[in-house]
Amino acid sequence: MTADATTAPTAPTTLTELRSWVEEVAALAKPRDIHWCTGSDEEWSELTDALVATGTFVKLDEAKKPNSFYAASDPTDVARVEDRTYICSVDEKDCGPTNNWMAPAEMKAIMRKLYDGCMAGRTMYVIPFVMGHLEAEKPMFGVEITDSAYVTASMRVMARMGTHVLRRMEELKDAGEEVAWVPALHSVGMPLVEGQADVKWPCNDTKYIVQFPEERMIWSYGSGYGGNALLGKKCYALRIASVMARDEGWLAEHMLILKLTSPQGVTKYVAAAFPSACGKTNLAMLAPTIPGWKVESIGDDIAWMRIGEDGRLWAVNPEYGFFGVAPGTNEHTNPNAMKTINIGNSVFTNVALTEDGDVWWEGLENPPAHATSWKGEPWTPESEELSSHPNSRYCTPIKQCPILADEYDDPRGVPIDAILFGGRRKTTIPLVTEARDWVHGTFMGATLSSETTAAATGAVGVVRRDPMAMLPFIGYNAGDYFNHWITVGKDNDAAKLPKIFYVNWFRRDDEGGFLWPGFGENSRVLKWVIERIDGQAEAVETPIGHVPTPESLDIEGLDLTPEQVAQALAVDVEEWKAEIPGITEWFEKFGEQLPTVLWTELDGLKARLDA
Ligand SMILES: Nc1nc2c(ncn2[C@@H]2O[C@H](COP(=O)(O)OP(=O)(O)OP(=O)(O)O)[C@@H](O)[C@H]2O)c(=O)[nH]1
Ligand SMILES: O=C([O-])CC(=O)C(=O)O
Ligand SMILES: [Mn+2]
Repeated sequence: MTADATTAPTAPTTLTELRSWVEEVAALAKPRDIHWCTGSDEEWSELTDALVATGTFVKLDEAKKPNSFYAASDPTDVARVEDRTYICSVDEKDCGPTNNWMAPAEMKAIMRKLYDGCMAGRTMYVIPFVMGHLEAEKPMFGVEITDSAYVTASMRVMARMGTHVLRRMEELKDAGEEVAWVPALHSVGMPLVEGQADVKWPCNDTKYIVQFPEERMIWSYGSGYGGNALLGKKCYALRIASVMARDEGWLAEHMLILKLTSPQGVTKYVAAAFPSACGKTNLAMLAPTIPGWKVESIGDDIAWMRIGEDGRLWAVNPEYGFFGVAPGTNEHTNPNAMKTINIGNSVFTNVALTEDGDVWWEGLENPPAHATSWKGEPWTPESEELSSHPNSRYCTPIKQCPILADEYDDPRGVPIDAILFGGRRKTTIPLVTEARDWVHGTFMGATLSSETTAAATGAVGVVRRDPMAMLPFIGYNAGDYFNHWITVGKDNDAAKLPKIFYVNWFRRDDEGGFLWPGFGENSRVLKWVIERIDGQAEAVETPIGHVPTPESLDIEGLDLTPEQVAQALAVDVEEWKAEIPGITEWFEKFGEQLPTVLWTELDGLKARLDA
């Protein structure tokens, strides 16, 4: 199964370009050996055994979490590093003002030095994978090379990978088709000299997460954390795919996809973009509190959307697992996530390890009397420190989700009826607002703002613009990205495109408490959205869009006073006027690149607020 680095010609594939890339990387990174991943159960066992042996993994109790593992990262390697993330487009202008840029040749020179010998003493894993369906009209292949067994095991959960993918690539090539694949190179950046013992979580203080958009190529160095290292996810399915989408006329978005069925049996599909750690996974697996309504999941993080032959916008989830925020997840907030992880086959990173071989995190029921914190320290409920990092994660197979919609397996995806944009804002933004039309909806998305979270390193709780929840994930000039959204609206039949809404589950009252109970109760908002689409629910026209009349929102059985509901829905003209300078400054960043229709939208908003 493993071969000496110098014997790469034994590579189990006829894809010559892939073989030469693997040889080239091996010659540079100088691994101890090369392992071509098959994706088999035996391979999973070997990987997880090896990870247990090095201390990276602790096996959890088989009765509590079958075939599942605990990991604690280096305390400095816990989240995406946005300041170390680069879009190395040929022309700096194509990177735009929201991304870091360096000339591709300059970046490659720096990184080649870092990669030189970086895998010494380690196994180099070659992971053939596909984002989306293998049976898609044009399967979206990738190959990740990594020196991390943790990354390899996690990739098996998060993406369709292994020999069957490689065979499909070969089949297509043999049939004379052009088989494109994204080369994705990853190293933790910690070579081992002869005899040197490994550490639990190898990584490097120097980190680079680099996308080369024209070459459709990814180079990552120094981090083992999810979004930095599982390269099929944010790096490919969002940054590189957004560039492909721009060029080919589709959309690659940071969105969940859910299926909603009414008591009358009418089915709708909703996609929703919220920034990292702002509620996508929770909404995707929502357990409705209103009788007769049913939610099924299709995706919790990424949606690829294309206009179908019928003129509607069809969405697929390119992923194969959930990489969810652990803290706050419990039987009340997300019972379906709990059921998914309790089946097992999961990896938990940076949560607490209990004495009976289970995991725990803040917000979970039944705190243990004693545990080991994510930092490896003894922890009790009296401890001042958190047991789990706020960005601790579970990594679990999507197929285990008890409410997974059958459509998940359909390569065509589902036709989207509504798109929600949402952020985490204590003030100003009402519970739900309906856009007047696609351009207004694009304006809502382009001006979306949210308080920063622990999903990225840096200060938490700072309000920033996060357009379409894609700020860290747009692989090109964000002004061009707005233009692309406008074009999708212009080139297609408005009546068939989804309606756009803006939501905020996080508005606070004067005491700092949430005005809206959220989680399962968000089904009430989904119901209003669907009723608006069907022309049933009432709304009031406000300067910012259509907001529910208090009577139109179903609050039966909800423990909220009419005043609280009114506060959650309020459009405060003064608060909105205070938003304008921030939006203006944001738009000015893009200069010529900003679509003029977005300036027109802003002028209209100002005029309505002044009227
Ligand atoms: N108050 C409130 N909190 C929520 C709600 N939905 C989610 N949260 C909290 O928001 C945090 C993140 O939620 P997730 O659903 O994991 O966020 P996500 O958007 O999937 O995050 P990423 O995986 O980082 O992209 C958790 O701590 C949740 O408990 C809600 O409706 N109301
Ligand atoms: O990318 C990650 O590591 C996790 C995630 O979904 C996000 O941050 O949006
Ligand atoms: Mn995400």
